[in-house]
Amino acid sequence: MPAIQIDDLTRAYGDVTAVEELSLTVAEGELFGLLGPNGAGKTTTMEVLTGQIVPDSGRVRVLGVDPVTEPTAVRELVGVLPEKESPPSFMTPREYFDFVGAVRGLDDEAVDERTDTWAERLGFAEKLDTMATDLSRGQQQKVMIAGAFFHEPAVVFIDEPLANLDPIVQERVKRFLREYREAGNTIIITTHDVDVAAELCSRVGVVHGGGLVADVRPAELSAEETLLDVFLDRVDATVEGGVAADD
Ligand SMILES: Nc1ncnc2c1ncn2[C@@H]1O[C@H](COP(=O)(O)OP(=O)(O)OP(=O)(O)O)[C@@H](O)[C@H]1O
Repeated sequence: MPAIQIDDLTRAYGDVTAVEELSLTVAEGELFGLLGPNGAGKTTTMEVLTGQIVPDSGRVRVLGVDPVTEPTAVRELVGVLPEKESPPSFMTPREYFDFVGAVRGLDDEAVDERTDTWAERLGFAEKLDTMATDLSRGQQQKVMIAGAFFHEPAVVFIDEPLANLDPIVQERVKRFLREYREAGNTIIITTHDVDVAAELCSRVGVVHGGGLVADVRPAELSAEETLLDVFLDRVDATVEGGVAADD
């Protein structure tokens, strides 16, 4: 069974078509990158897959479950770090993990152990009891990454996983993502950073104007054709002329 199956997905906001006839299958165990310029339809696709919005047409499955008819079942299966989210400002990271643990049905011992593991892994142990409003943007991002993986879901969706992180933490997150994938899990990242997609992902789908315009395994690209070359070619852009309007 594929981790993700999307057939002819279309979703509009009023007269703006954000995703149009998008089809894509992601196998279990992939670290898949949804790469595209601003406004390409990445977030909309992710929101349909995670049961946050319903499509206008098309068929979507996450580990065989339909997020349209069974959004609660999908939310139990997956971890999500959406765009622009931060821990509640009035909670400390420790309280936030207690909250995530309660929602995810973890016992106190597991919550304490995972809180310590994540604080150690991403280096925020000294901030565990600091109110989130007093954390830096990068520290908040660390807490949100930990929250998305906290219940060790088989499928995780993350928007721009490395945003706001310093180079040392970026390397730690990359290492963790690779190890998590090697353990058989599936990770879907959305990004407009070509270098991140090329370095991190086993497979990259380039999205533009709401459709899939390339499906690439970065490791199989030659030195003559980098992922940036594919990206610029398929989104019909030049560095001099900027990115073609997609809507
Ligand atoms: N709530 C909304 N109301 C109206 N239009 C929207 C809404 N959300 C997204 N759109 C439009 O849908 C299109 C796709 O947006 P989406 O957020 O899916 O793109 P994206 O690839 O995630 O972009 P970015 O990289 O900038 O986050 C854009 O034209 C955007 O303006």
